[in-house]
Amino acid sequence: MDEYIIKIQGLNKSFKDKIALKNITFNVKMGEIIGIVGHNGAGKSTLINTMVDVYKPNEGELEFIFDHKSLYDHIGVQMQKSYFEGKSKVIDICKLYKRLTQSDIDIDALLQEFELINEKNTYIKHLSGGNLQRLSILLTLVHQPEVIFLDELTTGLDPLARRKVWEVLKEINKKRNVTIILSSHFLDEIEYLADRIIILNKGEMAYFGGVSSAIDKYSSGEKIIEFQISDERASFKLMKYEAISLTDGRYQIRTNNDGKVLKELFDDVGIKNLIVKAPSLEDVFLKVAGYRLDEEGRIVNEETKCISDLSV
Ligand SMILES: Nc1ncnc2c1ncn2[C@@H]1O[C@H](COP(=O)(O)OP(=O)(O)OP(=O)(O)O)[C@@H](O)[C@H]1O
Repeated sequence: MDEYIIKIQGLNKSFKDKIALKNITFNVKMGEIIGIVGHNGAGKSTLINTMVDVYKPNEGELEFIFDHKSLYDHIGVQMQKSYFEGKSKVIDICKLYKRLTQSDIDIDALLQEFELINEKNTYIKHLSGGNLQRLSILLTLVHQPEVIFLDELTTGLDPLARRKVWEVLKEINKKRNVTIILSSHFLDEIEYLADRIIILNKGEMAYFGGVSSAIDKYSSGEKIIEFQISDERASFKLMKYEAISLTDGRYQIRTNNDGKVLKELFDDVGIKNLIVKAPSLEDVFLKVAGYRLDEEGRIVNEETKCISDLSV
């Protein structure tokens, strides 16, 4: 039987008359990676802050497998921004955390694991963004917690640095069986890392479950056919397709009847560089949050028809 490390039931959180979280209910299994996604202001940080006792919920139950009074002995938290004294060296900060938490962890082994051993004597102010982020995750582990919370894991990092953070997290999750709860704006990150995801939409939990189940649930057998056309003069023949968009010279048609559409495209239009794929987590997210891509690939709010600057 699955052992739950955290159980959350009917959680509500408001700031004066602003409802930030509404009726949030989910469980976290031991050793799981849970990803929280949502548009700006959806409630991701509020959910994490409420789980780690920074905010008190207005209503609801929040139960940990361990005694709530010693919560901070069992959890590690990395908030959206980490500030460390720039004039300290990496090793000084690590030792300070070790002393403060009375941990017996082997700091060198931890630095090795995080590929930071060569930065041991580097001043914090000279660390790259990626290394600083890895250090801040490392520090959440010094007191050997069972659960770590990471808010906006890789915002501001370049693609390579992001990947390195992902690998470190996978590794510590596997090797140390640390349960990880993370929020992110990057759906590829969540798709890669998370066992289960929470999609927040305006403070409500629009979805909780596995990534592939989310895709199955919301795509209902839909396929995306992506292609270029051999002769642009034939483009008028594509006008009969409703769910079509054009981005960077590539057409996309969304359909529940890919066999029929593919035959038409081959027979009547003439296509090249074809890809047929299932919708991604990003497509699911847009659907759940009430957005779609217009024919030029821009994000449009279904309700207001406004083009959005929504960043996910
Ligand atoms: N301390 C606070 N006081 C008042 N309102 C707050 C506070 N913290 C959050 N809110 C409001 O609660 C809602 C949820 O905010 P939250 O920061 O949790 O969203 P988020 O999904 O983390 O957003 P982002 O992706 O922009 O960081 C927003 O409307 C926000 O303005």
